[in-house]
Amino acid sequence: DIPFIPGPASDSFFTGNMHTLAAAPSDAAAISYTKTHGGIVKLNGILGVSKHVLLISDPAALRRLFGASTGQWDSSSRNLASIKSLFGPGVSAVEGADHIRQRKFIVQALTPVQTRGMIDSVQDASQSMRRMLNKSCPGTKPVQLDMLHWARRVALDSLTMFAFGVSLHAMEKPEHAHDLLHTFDSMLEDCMGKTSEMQYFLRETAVAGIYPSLLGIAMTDMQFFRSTMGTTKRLTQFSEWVRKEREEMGSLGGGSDLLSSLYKANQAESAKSKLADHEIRALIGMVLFAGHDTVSTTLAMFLNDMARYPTVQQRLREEINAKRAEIGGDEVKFSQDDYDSMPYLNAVLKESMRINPVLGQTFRTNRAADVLPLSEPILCTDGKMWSEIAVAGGTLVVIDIMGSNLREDVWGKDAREFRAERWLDSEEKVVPREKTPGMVYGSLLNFVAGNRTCPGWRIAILELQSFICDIVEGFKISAVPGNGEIVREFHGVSILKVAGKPVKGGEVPLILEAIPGKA
Ligand code: HEM
Repeated sequence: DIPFIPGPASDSFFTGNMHTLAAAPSDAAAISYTKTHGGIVKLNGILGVSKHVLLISDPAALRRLFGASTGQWDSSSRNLASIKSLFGPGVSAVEGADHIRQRKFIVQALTPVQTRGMIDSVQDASQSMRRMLNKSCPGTKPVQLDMLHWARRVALDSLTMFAFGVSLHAMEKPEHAHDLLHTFDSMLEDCMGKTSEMQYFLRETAVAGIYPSLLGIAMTDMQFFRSTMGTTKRLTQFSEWVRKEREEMGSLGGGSDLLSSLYKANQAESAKSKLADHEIRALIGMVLFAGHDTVSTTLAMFLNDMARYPTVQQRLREEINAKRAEIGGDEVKFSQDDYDSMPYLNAVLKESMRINPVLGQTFRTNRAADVLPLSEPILCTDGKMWSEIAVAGGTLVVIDIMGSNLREDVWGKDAREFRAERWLDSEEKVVPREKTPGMVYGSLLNFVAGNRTCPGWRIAILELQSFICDIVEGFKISAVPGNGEIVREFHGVSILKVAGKPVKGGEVPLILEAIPGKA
């Protein structure tokens, strides 16, 4: 039973260990709890919301949790409520039959075949970024740039094209996309994660419905209230703009983008399964959120890793140059198969994502009591060894993505080190299947698993492959001398900041130098 599971002492009467977990940079608290107590840790919850919370990275427990029948374990009610207040009833905000129905449309629109059809949109955005970076780095003069800012722009252009078939031109004309680019920065910071302990406590109790939520939040935290309202308004405007643009273009339903596929599939559905207009609007906002900062943060963190490990960067550049020569030079575009057949590119990408997951943790609750098996027995505080744990219905679980990606029994003694070579063997050899809870990409938990597995993982990897090839082929990347390391702050999605010099919205300053004849 949960009371006997080992875990840290409470840090606070009001927030137990939960504020520490949310506020510590780069998942430091979760890493330390897991290191001390193992793959299943009992945390103290928030007063009046949940007494105990489980932090889980044990592969057997996660396998059960992700593999359980649909609806047994699902997103926590806190997650569902806060996402709904921002985006409306889109796929991530609904559960049960509504979730299955909405998710089916997104999954159908992002199959391997559909994703391959989106490559032109991705590469156009990527090429445009390369041209703009080139303008910013004249000659071979090293220039300091905020690569998080550039990553956000390229991810926004790519996403709006492959998902909605409209271009925002955030790359060439950032002022056009200014509003959207800033919506998420402020929304993430003001509505999710890091804040003072008391505000965090009031927010969490309000979202849990302990007092009327928006009214309660408005009374305690004006910034949260304004930002939530502002985000919802801008996303609604964006969804309406997309629909109008596409209707004017006369192409809604006729393109290779996600919205067209979704629209076509919806027309063929029975009245009972169809998506209603307000659901499509919520889905547009949801996809915009889910597919933008996740990709840009992963890219910026990857580029930071390239600056930290110059020999890795150089070896990667040599592989890209060799592939370029093989396909016939600069005029030819890489295909999806070209990207997939660069072993070092994919090894470095997986290693960077393993060490720096953009979501270090996410939340689940069980709708009914369950028993979680453990991969190895643990000594509980009742003095007994237990190899499975009974979990009462309604228990809040923190899925420890970071902990899972760093487990020594899965990844080896050097699990905390950046070592891309580990991926150069076959994946099955690197991480035996039976040691993982059924992930979709490289045995990593970054896209989670089970009924809420990220449906956008294939297109996200294609985008990252394309953006990385364009930047690393054209520019040498190095760290800014004297700058602190980059830390991840948890705001639902991570925001990247320079340690000791945090700026709102985050930044990843790096030095870029154009490679003659390549940029
Ligand atoms: C590196 C990039 C990405 C990462 C790391 C990532 C990660 C995730 C994770 C962890 C979840 C599950 C969250 C949870 O249940 O707690 C998720 C859900 C989702 N993602 Fe992604 N994602 C990425 C890119 C994308 C892209 C490009 C798209 C859109 C094309 C997308 C669309 C979605 C949607 C719609 C959901 C909700 C699924 C559901 O609730 O059933 N994601 N993503």
